[in-house]
Amino acid sequence: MAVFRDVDKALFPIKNINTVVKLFTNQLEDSNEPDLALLSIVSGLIENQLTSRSNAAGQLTDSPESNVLPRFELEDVENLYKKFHLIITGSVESNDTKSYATREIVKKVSDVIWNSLTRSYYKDRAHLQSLYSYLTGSKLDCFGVAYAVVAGCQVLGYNDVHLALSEDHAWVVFGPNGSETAEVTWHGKGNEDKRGQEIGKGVSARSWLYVNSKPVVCTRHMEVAAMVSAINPSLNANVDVSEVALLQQELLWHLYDFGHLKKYPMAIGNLGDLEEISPKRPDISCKNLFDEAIESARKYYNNQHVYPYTYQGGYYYRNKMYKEAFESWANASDVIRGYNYSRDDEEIYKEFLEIANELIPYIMKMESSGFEANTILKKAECFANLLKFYDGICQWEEGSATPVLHIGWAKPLVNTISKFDADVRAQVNIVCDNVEEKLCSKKNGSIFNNNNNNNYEKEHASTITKPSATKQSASNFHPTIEALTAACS
Ligand SMILES: CC1(C)CN=C(N2CCN(c3ncnc4sc(C(F)(F)C(F)(F)F)cc34)CC2)S1
Repeated sequence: MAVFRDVDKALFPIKNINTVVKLFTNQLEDSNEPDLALLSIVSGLIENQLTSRSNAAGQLTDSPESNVLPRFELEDVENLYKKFHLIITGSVESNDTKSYATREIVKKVSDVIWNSLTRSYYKDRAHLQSLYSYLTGSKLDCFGVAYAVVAGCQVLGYNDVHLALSEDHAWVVFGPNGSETAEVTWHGKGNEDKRGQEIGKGVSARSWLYVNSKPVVCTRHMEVAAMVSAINPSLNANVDVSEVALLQQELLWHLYDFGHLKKYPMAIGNLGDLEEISPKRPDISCKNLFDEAIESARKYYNNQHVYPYTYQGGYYYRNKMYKEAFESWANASDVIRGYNYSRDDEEIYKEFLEIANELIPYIMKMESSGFEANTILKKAECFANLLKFYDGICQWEEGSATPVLHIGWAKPLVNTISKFDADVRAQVNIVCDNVEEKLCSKKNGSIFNNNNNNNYEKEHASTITKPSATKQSASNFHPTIEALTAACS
């Protein structure tokens, strides 16, 4: 039967956030594994109670300093905990022989979750990520299904089953050294789920969705970090419940302090976003965190993740540091250029579309309105990074079955380029060395120009240099970009 430890029971009824943090830290610091089901039920219970409409009347508390919450009773949590154990152990045999999970076991656990979900519901709704949502409403979002499968395998004693995360999809690894992979949830809209299958070996392996086989493979503690990252403090589209946001921030800091975010760039980025809104640590700024997320992606994932650069670019944009934002976005584009665009990559497509057609045009408008003394329109480095940004998107499209660019991109693009003075554009030295040779590397299967030694850090350590102040060399541009810049000069 479910083991609900006395040390955890003693913390109930939970009345404030500090007690929830204590429950998590007890679980995270104890020798044995943190209990994924318990923690997801508790965080889901708190999130759902505080963000449900009934609380819209702000019934929360009148004493925010103690972070007082409504009472959360042990019995509510224990009953849900036992229910999850019964659902899982009632349908799948436990791992009495302490062996590795098999594909059949993983698929069976995925089927138990999958077949117990409500027939049809709005999958993108908020607050559907936790086991609380699953156990009380039979609804989960795509991340929630993957997390529930891993939590179910933990209940059964298959401790080799772990969560694998790209930037827009989740699956599981299992077997010796996590050598096996399996889809366990759906992705996107209208796509047939591939549950039970190995992770993309075909063309999908070259799509951003599978990050060129460089997913974040979680430990138990990182699975707790994923669940904490998935906490959603939104009361509605415009308002967050501060107590839930504070709980998420406190838990992420605890995970950070214990090193559990080191290999998890998005979780570091999430913490950076929370710190920007409400700083808690004077010694570590949100900017530091965005930089750390990039360093983590470069060090552990061969710089094949885009989001660390868009976290950083978004920060610079919000803080009117436009030159730096252009550099972040150029770096984001440098990542995407090595992928082939596929229909599963809509999320990152929308990200680049917003940067190109909303954020950059807004910056150009701001910079060309007044008499900005220090305007980026006079900085060749900004123009070079802008071309690099567009060039990466063009190269992303090359060799892809699905087109990326369309006329809707061209107008803002030409508009933006033409805002830079001719003498500034002339400073960008477009060196077109053997473009053919460089580009072809994408087509020979090695979709990244690092000859597959897959070590971004070593490969780039010596070559990460800022373009010189005067001559900006931007070599091997996509012909489209070249033509456009030629047309402007
Ligand atoms: C720079 C941004 C536009 C701001 N927020 C971003 N997020 C918010 C947080 N986020 C995440 N933050 C932590 N972990 C994960 S795992 C994951 C996922 F793989 F898509 C999953 F699992 F399918 F949902 C997403 C995600 C997704 C990316 S990217």
